[in-house]
Amino acid sequence: MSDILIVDDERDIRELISDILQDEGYATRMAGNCDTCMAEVRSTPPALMILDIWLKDSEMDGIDILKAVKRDYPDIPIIIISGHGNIEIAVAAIKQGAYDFIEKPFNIDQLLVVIRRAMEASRLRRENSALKRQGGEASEMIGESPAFRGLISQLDKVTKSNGRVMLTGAPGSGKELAARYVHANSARAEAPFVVVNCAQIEADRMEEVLFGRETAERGIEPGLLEQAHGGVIYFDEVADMPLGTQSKILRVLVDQQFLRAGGSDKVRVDLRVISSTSQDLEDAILTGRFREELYHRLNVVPIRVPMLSERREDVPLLARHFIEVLHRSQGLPKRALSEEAASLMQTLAWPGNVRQLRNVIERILILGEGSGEIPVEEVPGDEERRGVDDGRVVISGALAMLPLREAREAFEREYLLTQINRFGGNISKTAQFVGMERSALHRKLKSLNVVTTSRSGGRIAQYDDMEETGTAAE
Ligand SMILES: Nc1ncnc2c1ncn2[C@@H]1O[C@H](COP(=O)(O)OP(=O)(O)OP(=O)(O)O)[C@@H](O)[C@H]1O
Repeated sequence: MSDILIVDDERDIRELISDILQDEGYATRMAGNCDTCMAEVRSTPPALMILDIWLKDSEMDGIDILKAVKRDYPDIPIIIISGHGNIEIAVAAIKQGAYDFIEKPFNIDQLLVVIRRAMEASRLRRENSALKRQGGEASEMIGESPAFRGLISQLDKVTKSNGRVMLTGAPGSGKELAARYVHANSARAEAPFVVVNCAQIEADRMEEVLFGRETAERGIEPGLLEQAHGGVIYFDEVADMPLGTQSKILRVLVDQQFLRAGGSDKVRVDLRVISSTSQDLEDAILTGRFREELYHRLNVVPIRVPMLSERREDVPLLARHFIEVLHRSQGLPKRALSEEAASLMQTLAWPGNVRQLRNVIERILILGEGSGEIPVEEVPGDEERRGVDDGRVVISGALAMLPLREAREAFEREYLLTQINRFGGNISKTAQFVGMERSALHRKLKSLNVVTTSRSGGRIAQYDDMEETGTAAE
């Protein structure tokens, strides 16, 4: 039964959406607050949910509802409606498992497209879940860019030791994969790799989940620390660990032993600890959310995982890798990626990093027409992000307020920075693409106050003082 649950505190909006969806042939239900919403979900799980992230007069906000539904009903696709400009909340929602988000004000066609995609993706996922269960996905790390090679060489150095590693980086950038890489290439490879999802385990259950428990009726129920014995325990989003649990973990790291809840015998475990965070832990320490001593214990070897926008050269490689992986694991069509589509993908912002790229590829393969090469038109990206529609450039507010000369310079600077980034800082390739002589491009960059640095591995920096930093170099 394909019914849709619409959760919005504004009656007019939920009724409007409901009417339109009914006209499109969907059955709908509505909820104006979190209690009604949870009661509806529990009585009959809907095929899809549309959820306003801001609910007034509700005990839980939209993100809490999202978490609760995803925890108990992970297969219900949830589309988030967020206010304009709430991109961070929307990204957080995607991270918590939302299928997609649309910003208010939205047009109804947009919403219908997203609903159709979500329904289709969910159907395919159900059909392919058996396949997925059998195979699992290869956890190969892909990349060739200088930033990526730098990461791999740091990871290779820590595989031989037992040192505690702290991986920092934006959501979806590949921190967990990096931790798995360290595990797989270490002497502990045959022992377990256990993930502790600090943001998703409820605070009052955290200790039982980590330390396990002992009761007369059920005997010993080992926690995650015990399950990881001999291998690696990975604390994902460690900043979200409750303060009380932080103290207990600190004690385990010092004593190398702990008690199960309700137990009296000390348990000894041999573990390697790898942690990750996408938040600024030093800031969390300053504001009292994270224990400094634990930070120093966990942060023996800090390694930063670069954002996808810092390694745009890897975008086509990753895109093709995901086409192959999704073909193998989910039976999606194995299509070639056109050069134009790959180039456009290299210029997009990717706030959700590699995970977002993977989702985009999955979406293209599910929705795309036929099995031929993926054309540029199938790459999603709203016109603002893409900037160009049928050869017309969209002028944003700020640019429109500048005199022509300054607007042209601003455009040239952004355009050239994007191109240089795409080509990994290689000026010759950039010059060839933009159709300029190499030396003319250098002069142009200099006049726009843009220099490229070799020190940062092909990344681009802007400097005010050209004399101090020298001339542009590849
Ligand atoms: N270099 C890479 N090569 C291939 N796949 C990658 C690479 N980096 C990340 N991925 C894939 O991208 C997705 C997100 O990666 P991962 O879960 O490791 O990110 P994360 O930084 O731990 O995210 P979060 O902070 O949200 O937990 C996964 O499907 C992962 O397999």
